[in-house]
Amino acid sequence: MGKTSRVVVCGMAGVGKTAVLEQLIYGNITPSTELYPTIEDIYVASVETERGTREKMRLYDTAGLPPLSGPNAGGSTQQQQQQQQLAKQLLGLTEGYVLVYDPARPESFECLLPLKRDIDKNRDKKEVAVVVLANRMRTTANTSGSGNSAPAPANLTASATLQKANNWTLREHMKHFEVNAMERASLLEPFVYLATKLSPPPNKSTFPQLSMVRKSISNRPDAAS
Ligand SMILES: Nc1nc2c(ncn2[C@@H]2O[C@H](COP(=O)(O)OP(=O)(O)OP(=O)(O)O)[C@@H](O)[C@H]2O)c(=O)[nH]1
Repeated sequence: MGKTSRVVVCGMAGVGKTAVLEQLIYGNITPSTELYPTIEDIYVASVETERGTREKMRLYDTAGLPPLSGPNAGGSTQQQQQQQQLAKQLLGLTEGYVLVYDPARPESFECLLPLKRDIDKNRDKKEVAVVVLANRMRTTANTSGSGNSAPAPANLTASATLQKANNWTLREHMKHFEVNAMERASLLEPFVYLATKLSPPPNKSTFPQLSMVRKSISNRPDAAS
């Protein structure tokens, strides 16, 4: 196992970033687990890739971003913009990103758009791996409660947001996963995918093999016998 990849986990406050990481690494989160807002935490994990190798990741759990606008958005526009930007030193050093949103809260998806632009602006031509996680925190019953089988408004909102996110991730060439932080199994696929992207197979050398070079030299007519 070689280098350790740095991965930043980000998204709006309260979308389940810490729950995702704690569940993935320790498997100790239940719906009654109370988590407190993160300032910054670092987790180290060794994740198996699709090729069966292991990739060591340093996962940075970041403070939640405020919503872009709306009645619950706190602070001035300038302050919001500053908060929307990830710390520049993290952006420059990072090889991977996990962007988390809750499809039932469309504003948490909108938050990811400027974040991705920031990532692109700061990646300095370096390849970065980005995965987007839709963590559906609340599952609403599939009926409006009026006896018919019409989807509840919250489900319609979540479906519309998921559709938007699908289109966006396709356009931006990112992988989009629907997960549930309460179900550890749902978290494995995105992190195995990320680990695989972060450890591409070693390139085949363009130099001829040493044994082939030796052979061609000894085959030359002027080669010493
Ligand atoms: N039922 C349910 N609750 C969840 C889920 N994900 C997170 N929670 C709960 O929602 C609350 C907030 O989750 P966090 O993981 O702290 O969210 P966060 O995005 O890290 O929040 P910040 O640190 O404030 O940015 C916690 O009490 C979690 O237990 C989920 O998928 N389902």
